[in-house]
Amino acid sequence: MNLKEMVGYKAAEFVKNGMTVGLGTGSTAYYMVEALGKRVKEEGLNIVGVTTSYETADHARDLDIPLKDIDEVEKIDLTIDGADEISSQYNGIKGGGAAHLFEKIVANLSDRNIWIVDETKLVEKLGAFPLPVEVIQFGSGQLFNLFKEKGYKPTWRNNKEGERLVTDAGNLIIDLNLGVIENPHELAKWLDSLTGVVEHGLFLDCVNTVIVGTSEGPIVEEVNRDN
Ligand SMILES: O=C[C@H](O)[C@H](O)[C@H](O)COP(=O)(O)O
Repeated sequence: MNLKEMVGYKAAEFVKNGMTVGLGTGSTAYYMVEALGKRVKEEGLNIVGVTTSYETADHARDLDIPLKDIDEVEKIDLTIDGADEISSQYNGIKGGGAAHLFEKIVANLSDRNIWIVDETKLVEKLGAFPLPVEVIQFGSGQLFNLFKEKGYKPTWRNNKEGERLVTDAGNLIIDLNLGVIENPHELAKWLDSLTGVVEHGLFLDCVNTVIVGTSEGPIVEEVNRDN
C-alpha cells in the first residue's frame, strides 16, 4: 500500500452513516473515494457525497456513491481532501490539480475538514509549491503582468496538450512561484482584493485534522487553534 492509499483508506474510517461528505480531488483523495465506494458496496454505508470537481464526480458515480449538488445540501458534515503543502501552522496550499475553487466552496460549508497527505508535503513555511491563482479569462494578461511586476514569477498553467488549462468553472490558472510565503494572511487578503481573481490556493485556518502517511503508518494530527 502506498502512502496516498494508506491515508485515503484511513480517512474513510472517519465517515459515518448518514453523513453528507465532501469528496476532494487529486491523486490522494482518489483513494479515499475508492475506500468509500467499497464501504458503500460492502457495508451498505449510507452517505451523500458532494464533489469538488467533475473528475471526482465521475469517479464517485462509477462507484455508485450517491451524490448531491452543492446547492441541494444544507451543510456538509465532513470533507476529506488532499493538499499540496501544509505548514507548521496547519495552513495549506491547494490547487495543484486546479480544483481549489470548488474545493474551497465545499470546505467553507463543512463542519470538519480532514486533509490527507504523505509526509513529503509537510513544510515549515508555505511557498515552495507554486501558488495557484484562478482568474477569469478577460484581463488575465493584465493580472499576469501585475504578478510579474511584484516579483511573483507567474507562469500560466497548461494542460497535457500544452494549451492553457481551463478549470471546471471555465477560468485560467496563474501559478505564483514565491519560494517562501512569509505572511500568508497578508498575501491572501491582497489576492482577494484583486478584480478578476476568482480564488487562490491559500487555505488558511481551515483544516481540523491532518492525516499524514509515513513509512511507520498513518499519523492523525488534530489541529488545536487555541494554542
Ligand atoms: O486541485 C487539486 C487539489 O487541491 C488537490 O487536493 C491537491 O493538489 C493535492 O493533490 P494530490 O493528492 O494529487 O497531490
